[in-house]
Amino acid sequence: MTSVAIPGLENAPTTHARLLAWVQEMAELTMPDQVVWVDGTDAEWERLTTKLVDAGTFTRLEKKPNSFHCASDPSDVARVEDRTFICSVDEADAGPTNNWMDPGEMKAIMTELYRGCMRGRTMYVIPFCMGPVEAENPMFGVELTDSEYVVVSMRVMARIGSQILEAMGTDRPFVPAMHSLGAPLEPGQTDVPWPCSDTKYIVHFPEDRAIWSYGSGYGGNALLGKKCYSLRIASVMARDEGWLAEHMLILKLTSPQQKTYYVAAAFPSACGKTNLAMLEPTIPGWKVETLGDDIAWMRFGEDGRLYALNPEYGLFGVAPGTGWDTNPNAMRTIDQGNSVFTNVALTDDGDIWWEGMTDEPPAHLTSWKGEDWTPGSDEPSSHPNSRFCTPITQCPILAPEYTDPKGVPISAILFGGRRKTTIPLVSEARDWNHGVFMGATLSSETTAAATGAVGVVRRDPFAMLPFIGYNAGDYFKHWVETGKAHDSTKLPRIFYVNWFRRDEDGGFLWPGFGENSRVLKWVVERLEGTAAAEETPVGHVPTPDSLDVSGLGMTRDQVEQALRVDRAEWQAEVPQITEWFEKFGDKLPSTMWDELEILKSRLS
Ligand SMILES: Nc1nc2c(ncn2[C@@H]2O[C@H](COP(=O)(O)OP(=O)(O)OP(=O)(O)O)[C@@H](O)[C@H]2O)c(=O)[nH]1
Ligand SMILES: O=C([O-])CC(=O)C(=O)O
Ligand SMILES: [Mn+2]
Repeated sequence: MTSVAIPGLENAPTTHARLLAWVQEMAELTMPDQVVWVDGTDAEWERLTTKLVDAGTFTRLEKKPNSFHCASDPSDVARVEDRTFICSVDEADAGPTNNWMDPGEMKAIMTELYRGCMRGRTMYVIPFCMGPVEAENPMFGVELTDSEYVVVSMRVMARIGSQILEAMGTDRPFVPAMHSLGAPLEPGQTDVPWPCSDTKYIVHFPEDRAIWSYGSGYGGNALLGKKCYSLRIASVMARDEGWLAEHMLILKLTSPQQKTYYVAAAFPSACGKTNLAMLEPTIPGWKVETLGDDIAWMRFGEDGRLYALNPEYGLFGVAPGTGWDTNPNAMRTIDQGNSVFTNVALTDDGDIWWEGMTDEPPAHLTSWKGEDWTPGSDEPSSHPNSRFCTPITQCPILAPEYTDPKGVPISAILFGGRRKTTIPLVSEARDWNHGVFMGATLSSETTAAATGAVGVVRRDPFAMLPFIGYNAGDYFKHWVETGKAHDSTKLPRIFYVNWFRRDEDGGFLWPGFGENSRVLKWVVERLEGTAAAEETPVGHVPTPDSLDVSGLGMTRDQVEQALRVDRAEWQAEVPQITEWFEKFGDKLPSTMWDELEILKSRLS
């Protein structure tokens, strides 16, 4: 074998044989100018952010310490679901909701794309760990990337660097996560601020537990510890090992009686997880603390309860709509600095702004596209999927349990979506299987978090449609089996919420944000057996009197509209659910058909 002399390949700071062999193989394929082992230090952050400022990728903010504005290429602003693949050996294992290609065929295509793709650039080796490195089985990964933006963002979003590499020892298993922007530089060619490629592939090899990403620098496509590892690959591990990897926030709720409850909630992308996780209750005596805003790994403890852990280290949150009125704790988190803001607007005095941050927009801004912007401009100043990337440890209401590798015992799971009609503000499942049915039939309007049309209602099962790394029918079965295998009295209770129902004039029926604490209160009172509910065809819905709306200024009619279960609307859902379930053929657990029959008979 001929070995090419690429600086940085020699004298690697590890003797991990499998890692060394893989780095060498990928460096020889992609031909970077050098290989750099990421150590995760402040000095390295300083060096990389300075390089990004010099390259015109970052603008250092005057008004926030150690923070940066970044504008992506306008074509590279969101997850690309149509370019995301699950390359299982058997096509049936990818199922009807994923794109599939034969792994050998995909590797052949991507090997040609990767060949020489890092010319003129640096290959960074980022050792990372999802969840605490003190865990019994630390969940290691190593990302190779030619993007400084990715290195800097990964340092915020995951535990990375020398300590992780050290903990990997000489032979600990890790998920190899290969990433390239797909934009090699010829000698003398000047770089652009946001290199990327028109050809994009976000690929998962579930049997190999490996990730190959090409062509995009955007968060969910490029920060491979997040969606690719912690959801798509981890969901496969979870299926095989009897746990759950979910697109869920985790919060701690303390009642006025000082009782504590842990709640997990799955809402699709850009449907309110970050906001609920950091909620400031409007009702007296209640307290919320944050554990996670996007991903929950859940395993059963010896006591038979389901424990949830947030594998991430940062927040990659939707910027627009985040303001002092709606999410003050997110504002306090980013105000401490150490953050990267992508595709938001820049103020004239060196700060960032986006729609919804303040009531009054500044008189002049530089838009995310780098154009002059005034309140009279036709387009928003910030991309609807612009994001803040900020350390979770800066969150002023971070729960101390965040660092506990054991996780926290979950009492309630909420499913939710963005629906203008049909879905009531809150309902409670009759039992676990009914809750699984709620998850499996969850529907939501599409958002700007993924490329494609916005506002189209689609099924987004468990808010995991783009993230289930295997056959979704098998995934539903895994949820059903999970319920069967454990003591039903200790399982979390399941609820379905919708903050986004509209009135006839198109306005939100429910004020949302901090007022969602009223729904959390009802959930807790259901757990404690004190809140009344009406049994409806879709589950237990609060009686108007059992939901605390004191001081809200809503009329009784408005509250009833928010809670209403309309038979005609639900009858219209039935054929959609039937069509959805038929996609899965034999893979759909029969209990899901049973639940649909129950719904139908209760509706008639
Ligand atoms: N009307 C209304 N809007 C909300 C509410 N909660 C969140 N939003 C808005 O919904 C958008 C997305 O909210 P996030 O909390 O960032 O969504 P997320 O689920 O964390 O999204 P991802 O990071 O994409 O997974 C933001 O613009 C919020 O302002 C609510 O209760 N009511
Ligand atoms: O993946 C991303 O880039 C952001 C995110 O949380 C989502 O889309 O659900
Ligand atoms: Mn998400």
